[in-house]
Amino acid sequence: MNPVKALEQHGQAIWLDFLARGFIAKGDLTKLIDADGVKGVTSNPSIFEKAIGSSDEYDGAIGAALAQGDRSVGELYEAVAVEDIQHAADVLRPTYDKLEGRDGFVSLEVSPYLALDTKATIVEAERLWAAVKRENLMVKVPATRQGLPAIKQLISKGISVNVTLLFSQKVYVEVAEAYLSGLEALIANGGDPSHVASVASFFVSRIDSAVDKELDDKIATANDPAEKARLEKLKGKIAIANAKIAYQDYKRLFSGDRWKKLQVCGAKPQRLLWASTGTKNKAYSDVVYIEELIGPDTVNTVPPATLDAFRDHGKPRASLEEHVDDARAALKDLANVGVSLDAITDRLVTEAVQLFADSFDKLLGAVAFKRETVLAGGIDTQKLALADDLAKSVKEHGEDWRNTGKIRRLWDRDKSVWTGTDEDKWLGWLTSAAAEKAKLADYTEFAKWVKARGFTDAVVLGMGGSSLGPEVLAHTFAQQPGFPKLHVLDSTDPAQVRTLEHSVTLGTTLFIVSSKSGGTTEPNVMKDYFFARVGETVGADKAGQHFVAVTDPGSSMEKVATEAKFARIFHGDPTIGGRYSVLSPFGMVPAAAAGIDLGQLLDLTMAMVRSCGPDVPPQENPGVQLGLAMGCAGLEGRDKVTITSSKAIADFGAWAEQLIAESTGKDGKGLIPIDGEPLAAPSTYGNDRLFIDLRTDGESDAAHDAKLAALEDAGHPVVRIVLKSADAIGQEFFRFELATAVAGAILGINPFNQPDVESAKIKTRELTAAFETSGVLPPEKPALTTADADLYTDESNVAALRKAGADGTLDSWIKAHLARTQSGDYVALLAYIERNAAHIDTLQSMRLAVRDARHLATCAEFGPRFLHSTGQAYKGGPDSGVFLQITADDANDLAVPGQSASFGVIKAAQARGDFDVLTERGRRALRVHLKGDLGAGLKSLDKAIRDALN
Ligand SMILES: O=P(O)(O)OC[C@H]1O[C@](O)(CO)[C@@H](O)[C@@H]1O
Ligand SMILES: O=C[C@H](O)[C@H](O)COP(=O)(O)O
Repeated sequence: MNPVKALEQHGQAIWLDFLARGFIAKGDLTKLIDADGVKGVTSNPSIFEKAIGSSDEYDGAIGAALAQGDRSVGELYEAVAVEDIQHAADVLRPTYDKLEGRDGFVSLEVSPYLALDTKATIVEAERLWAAVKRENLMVKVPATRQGLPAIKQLISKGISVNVTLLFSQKVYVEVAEAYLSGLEALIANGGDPSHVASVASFFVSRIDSAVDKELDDKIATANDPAEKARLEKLKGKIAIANAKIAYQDYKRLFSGDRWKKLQVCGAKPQRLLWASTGTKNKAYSDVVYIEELIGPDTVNTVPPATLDAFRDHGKPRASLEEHVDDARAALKDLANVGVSLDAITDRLVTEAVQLFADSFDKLLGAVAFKRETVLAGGIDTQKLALADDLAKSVKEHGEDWRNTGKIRRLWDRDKSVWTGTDEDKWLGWLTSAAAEKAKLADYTEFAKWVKARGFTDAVVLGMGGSSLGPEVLAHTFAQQPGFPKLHVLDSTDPAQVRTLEHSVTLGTTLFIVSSKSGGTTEPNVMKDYFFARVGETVGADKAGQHFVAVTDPGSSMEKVATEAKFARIFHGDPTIGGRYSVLSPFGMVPAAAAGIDLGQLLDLTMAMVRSCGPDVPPQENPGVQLGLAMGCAGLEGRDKVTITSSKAIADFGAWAEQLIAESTGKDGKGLIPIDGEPLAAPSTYGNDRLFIDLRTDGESDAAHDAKLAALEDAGHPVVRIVLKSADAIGQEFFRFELATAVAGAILGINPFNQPDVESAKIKTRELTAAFETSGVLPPEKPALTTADADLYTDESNVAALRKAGADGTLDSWIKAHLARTQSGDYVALLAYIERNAAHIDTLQSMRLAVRDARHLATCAEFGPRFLHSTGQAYKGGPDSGVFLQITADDANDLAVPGQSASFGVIKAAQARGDFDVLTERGRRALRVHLKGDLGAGLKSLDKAIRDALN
């Protein structure tokens, strides 16, 4: 007789510890049921990893699942795993029916990530039970401390459980207790226990592997031959001895009065199942863990090779109750030789959880890869070209992130991923794209209203996070037919306010006043100004109908907007900081007003959100990969994140700049984003750069690509991101948000606060308050006055500059200032002037002159805009900045209705507040105040810089 089949006569059921799609589809499982009497199937994360991850057998199924709609990697895995389990359950169903529910089960394990979480295990087990929808399913739950209450709870709800990762007799007793008390609770609630089944999966071979190793260590150091022989005798004996004693416990636990009470209600005993019965040590018989453990009412689940071996040469006999005393003696002797089985079994549980988590990581990584392949047309690509050291560091940090489940913890909003301060309160952006999708109908209504009103222009009045995202949208998307043109105003420069005013038709303009806090000066004064101007144009009572507000609930701006009868007030999410808010109402309201297809934008975005999900391990997770590259580059001094964006998405860098600088630049650490520097030859740069290049598919620029390739060849780290189209910009918003959060964790800072911006705001407030009472800003004393300019800085900078040769000319001061730069520094031009094409060009030319002559990174920024962006890093980040602040007389100031401080005064106070904080922080800073004609002043400054560099 077939030895496998013969096990039936001993009351033991043989199950198959294996599963794969083709194996079931081709009828191989059916054959084993028919020929060998196989009565069940078990799976585990390693089994699925081998099945799904190491073959192309599932590509079709994954493709078919995705054809019904994109989904997260975890959901995708579950979809195919559930199908496999259903197929196996259906093949085993006749066995289940024939044996009246006493056998014919298939097991599916809950995620190993949840092994230490009772509540999550229960939720997942219930979900899997409902998803598989098969009576002959057993959900596998580990016998960890946290798993035990989950087991009881699930049994009490009538869910059949295969208790897994069981190694110790002591824990086995607790497992049986969980089952019995679960059944009692079920009955007490009127449930029918006859529909519930359970097995306790006692792991065998792993125990021998672990015990043998300790015995071998002792044998190696033992001197006495008798002692060596005693140790040798125990090898390969303990796992079976342990199992035999557990079986004695089983007989006791499922025989007394307590059990009989349950039995009369129809309860089935929780059978012991021998798991881990494939022989690991080649020196032992390949069927030893079947042959020695045969007994009534037990199960043995075996891998295919062990099944084949037993069929070939197995010798069944009723072995389980043989030599039970010897088994006890062996266990005692093990203790006597100083090996603690308890310690080993405890360790084995921990290791087993980690091993399955490792397999699950691999499995989800493989599914993520397959998903990306199937969706190749829909997900932006990213390639990292990192030199060896950086690549190694990224790999090591990635492995640490994987091992410690950090990406899942991040998504679980665990603040200990960062500094443990209050980061958990600032993670709303993780789910904001999905949340915004749910509001599509409202946005569509709003867009309809905007269109119907015939607005020609829509102007966002806001700063930083409230303006830079909308600005990217305004630049990236063409004006939509029938919808207004989208503009952004983020300045207190009088000339810039006027230019904006002249570029729109006030009577047909919609103003979107955006401020999360509601208390930011700029949006408030811009609103006051334009509200009055619109009132003058359309009538004061109708002005409100030209305004909407986006602000967090309860802000002062909400109050103002309500009183002024704004057409709409949209609420932001208080758990999202400004720079992470583009995929929230702060980006979506302007986008809707401009008629951008939000459904498409968010759908495209969601593909990246899923790619960066908690279930995608670091290696395959594009956001984590970018963040690790940024963070690790920062740790090795490559802290100038140089962003180049192609024409179609040219404004992206201005948004990313705020995100990276304000998030990471603090506590003397951080990354300095460099936006707007065109690429140059490798010799132009120091060793402090990380290049991130973004372009859309279809755009090509051979000269730019050649420069990038040369940088890579020269050993600079280069990240290349290719967007499927400009419409996919939302994917980059999300990728960069996640990457910045990850980089923040690597750098060891809180990426969600901006302490140094607040300091500058306080100084500015003090200065404007002084103006409101006295009518002038407090006087200041220039370090030098010339016909064209006044120079200001604090005493310590003055002393340093004089020592470096600053004397009676502008040129000498600029020269002394630039002479203070060292390799690894950056030079930032901070100009409080109108941000227009001509001024952008002028600053560009100055910065590039510095870069090319000094091989330094450069920034060209406009105030007060940058105060709400890179300003944080300049003040709070690494002390590697050399700052040249540029201020000027305003040719024509502009009054702010209702207050004495004009736009010009506010701008001047902002510049001074900014500068004071820079010098207070000991930064190398010099302020040049240009007098008279601005164009001429900028020219003489440009000349001074060039002369200084020569
Ligand atoms: O939306 P709010 O509250 O007006 O803030 C605008 C910007 O100001 C900052 O708080 C910095 O000053 C940024 O973080 C923010 O994006
Ligand atoms: O339920 C089955 C177990 O997951 C399996 O038997 C473990 O076997 P292993 O120790 O060979 O990995």
